[in-house]
Amino acid sequence: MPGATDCFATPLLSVDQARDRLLRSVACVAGVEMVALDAADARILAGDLVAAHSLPPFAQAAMDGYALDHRDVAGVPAGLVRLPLSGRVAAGDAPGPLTPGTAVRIFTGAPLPQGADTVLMQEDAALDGDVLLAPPGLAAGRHCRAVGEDIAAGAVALAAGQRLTPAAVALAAALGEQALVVRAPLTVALLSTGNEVRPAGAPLPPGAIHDANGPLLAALLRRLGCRVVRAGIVGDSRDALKATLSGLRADLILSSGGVSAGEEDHVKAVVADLGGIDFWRLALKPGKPLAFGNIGVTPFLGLPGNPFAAFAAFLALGRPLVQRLAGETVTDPPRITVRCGFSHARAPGKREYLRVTLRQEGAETVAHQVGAGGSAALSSLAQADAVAEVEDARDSLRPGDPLTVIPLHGLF
Ligand SMILES: Nc1nc2c(c(=O)[nH]1)N[C@H]1C(S)=C(S)[C@@H](COP(=O)(O)OP(=O)(O)OC[C@H]3O[C@@H](n4cnc5c(N)ncnc54)[C@H](O)[C@@H]3O)O[C@H]1N2
Ligand code: MOO
Repeated sequence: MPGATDCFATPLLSVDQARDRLLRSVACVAGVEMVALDAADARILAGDLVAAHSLPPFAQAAMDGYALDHRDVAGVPAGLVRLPLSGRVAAGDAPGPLTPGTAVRIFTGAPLPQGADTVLMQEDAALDGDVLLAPPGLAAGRHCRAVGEDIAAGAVALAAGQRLTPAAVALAAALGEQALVVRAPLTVALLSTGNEVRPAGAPLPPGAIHDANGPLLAALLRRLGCRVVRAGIVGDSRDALKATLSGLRADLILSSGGVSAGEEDHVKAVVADLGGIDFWRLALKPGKPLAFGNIGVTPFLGLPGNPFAAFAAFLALGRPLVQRLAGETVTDPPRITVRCGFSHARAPGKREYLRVTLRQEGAETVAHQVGAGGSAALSSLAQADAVAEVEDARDSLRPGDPLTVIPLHGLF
């Protein structure tokens, strides 16, 4: 039937379909290594970290004051209860049990003597010589930290696949860990393609441009924790591409440019020769001409040449692909709903990303489009602090419409 096998008649793969397909076809390939806690921030935890002891490890005072047994002050309807002071416990001490009917002076972080279960804050306390005058109405357990109220021994403190943060490192330290088993960095070979593309600093002959995608993608990959191997800039020649692509040793090969439909676009054909193409072209604007496949056993992602198209395609598919290969839990970027502050005409059928900046206007957060549009424009990407995500079925946007945005800060 004419047209039945024509790729232009085939509905484009949606971003979600492509993402599922891609994630089904790859698994974690990153090895593991042990790193000292001081080097663990931003690394990916390779296995669950189980709490070796509870936090806090012992019952302790949460305020400076006086520790007592609540039964000694319970049920007293009015008036002060007199409790002789029988000791003093500072942080780091190892006190004996509380003498019944007495209180002890105690400081924040100090262990509660056995038999004490409540702390009277010093601001609420009065003393008559060596006797504490406890007011009525003191709640049982007040100003005490119970064993394991933060985390219990044996519980999973940090989950495999999570990217460690300063707080996660602090938790591991508090649990007594000196080193953590993390994923070795993913090695990503990165190349830019195009006869017109020159490295930064090189003179530009007529018709040439400087390579923006290489530095863009290298920086994004490094922010995801990858080790980037720069495979340089390769011209629009099948032989040159084949020679470069077949010689790369990496966990992932990423390219930009040369994946659309013109006769100067050779990437897809060369990858098909060296391995295979799993899918090509997405219902994504910009970023439609994207190819995913393999070169030998190495996954390959070919991003479009236009810089914002490369960024959008990396956001949609590159990020989850890297996360999966690197052993990181694949996370959807957090999305928030804000007010649309602009008009935008569009034809439904593709997911669209727009570069926006977010402004607080009264009680509302409003997204405004920034700078020049067009998938080749970089200044607007550099200014954007979020991308608006316009779903496939939605038609034109108007000011005041609810709009889904993905804040970029902290995403990479
Ligand atoms: N007939 C068609 N033409 C085009 C289609 C299509 O479907 N049919 N798709 C368009 C779309 S959408 C995009 S995006 C581009 C992407 O095509 P390629 O991936 O083949 O990219 P190139 O043609 O190599 O380059 C496109 C554009 O980007 C510039 N570029 C390339 N590499 C870099 C780099 N490293 N740094 C900065 N800029 C780069 C390049 O000079 C071109 O201007 O194709 C449309 N055409
Ligand atoms: O990916 Mo292209 O225009 O959609 O830049």
